Amino acid sequence: CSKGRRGGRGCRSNMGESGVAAMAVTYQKFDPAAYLQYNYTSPRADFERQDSVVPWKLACLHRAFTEGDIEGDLLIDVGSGPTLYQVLSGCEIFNKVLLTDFVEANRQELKRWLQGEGGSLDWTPYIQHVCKLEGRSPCTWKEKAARLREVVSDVLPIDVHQAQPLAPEGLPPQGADCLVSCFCLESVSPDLDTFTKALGHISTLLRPGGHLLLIGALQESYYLGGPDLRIPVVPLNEAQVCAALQDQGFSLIRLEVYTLPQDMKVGVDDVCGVFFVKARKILKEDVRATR
Ligand SMILES: Nc1ncnc2c1ncn2[C@@H]1O[C@@H](CSCCNC[C@@H]2Cc3ccc([N+](=O)[O-])cc3CN2)[C@@H](O)[C@H]1O
Repeated sequence: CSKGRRGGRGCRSNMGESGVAAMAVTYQKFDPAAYLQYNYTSPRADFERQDSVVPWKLACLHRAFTEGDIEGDLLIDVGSGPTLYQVLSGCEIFNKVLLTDFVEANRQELKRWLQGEGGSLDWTPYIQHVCKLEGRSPCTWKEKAARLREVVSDVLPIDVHQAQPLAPEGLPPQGADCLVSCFCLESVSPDLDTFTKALGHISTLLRPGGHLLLIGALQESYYLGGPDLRIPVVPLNEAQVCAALQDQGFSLIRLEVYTLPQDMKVGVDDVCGVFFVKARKILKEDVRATR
C-alpha cells in the first residue's frame, strides 16, 4: 500500500476535465447489484465480527450523529450509490433526507427499497445493528425502516463536478444542515485537484456552520463497479484529505482510520484503509476570530 502520490496539484485542469468525461461514460455501466455483493455482504459486512468494516462505519456515523452538535432539518447524502446505510443514524435526527446519485440504476435501486419493493440487498441486518447502537431492541427495526421511508423525501440526480451539483429547486436557500458522503469523491475524480474541486462544489450545498460527514478510501487506485468494470480511483492519504478539507473551508473535528485486515481484501479493489471525517463548514465569524 505504499503507492506513490498521483494526481498531485501539478495536474492540469484539462487532464481533469477529460478524465471526468471518461468517468461519466464508465459509470453508465455501473452494476448496483454486483457492487452491493462485493462490498456489503460478508466479510466486509459481518455484524458478528468486531473488526468488520461495515460495523466500523456504522459506529462512526452513529457516534457522529448522536454526540449532540449536529442538528437541523435537512440532511443530504451525496453520491448515495445503491446504499442507504449511511443515513440510518441521521434519519433519527433530520426530518428531511435527500438521497442523490449520478447513475439512474442506483437511484432506481434506492427507490425500490423506499417503495417497499425490496431490492438487491436485504438491509434488515443493517437496520437491526443500528437499532442496537441506539440502545433499542433490534426487534424495532421495522419502526426504524418506517422512519427512514418517512423522512427520505426524494432521490435526486447529482454531479459533484458541477459548480452547482444539484438542481436548485427543492433546496432551502441557506443550504442543508448536514452532508454525508461515502466513497464518492475519490471514486469519481481522476486526480487530487479534481477531488478537491468536487469537495468545494458539494460544500455549496451546506449552510455555513453545517456539518460534513465524509467516508472514503485510502490508497485505493481502482475498484470493481461490476464483473468486468474496473473503475479508477485517485489514491488518497490522510494528509491529502485534511489539506482538501482546509482548502475548501472546513474545520476538522475528527478523523478516524480503519486499516483493512488481510481477509477484508477480497479482490474487488485495492483499498488499504477507510477514513471517517467529521468536519464543519467554517462560519464567517470563525474566520474573523482566527485573524
Ligand atoms: N459525477 C458524479 N457525481 C456524483 N456521484 C457520482 C458521479 N459519478 C459517479 N457517481 C456515483 O458515485 C459512486 C459512489 S460508489 C463509489 C465506490 N467507491 C469505491 C468502493 C467503495 C468501498 C466500499 C466499502 C469498502 N470497504 O472497505 O468496506 C471499500 C470500498 C472501496 N471501493 C457511484 O454511486 C456513482 O454512481
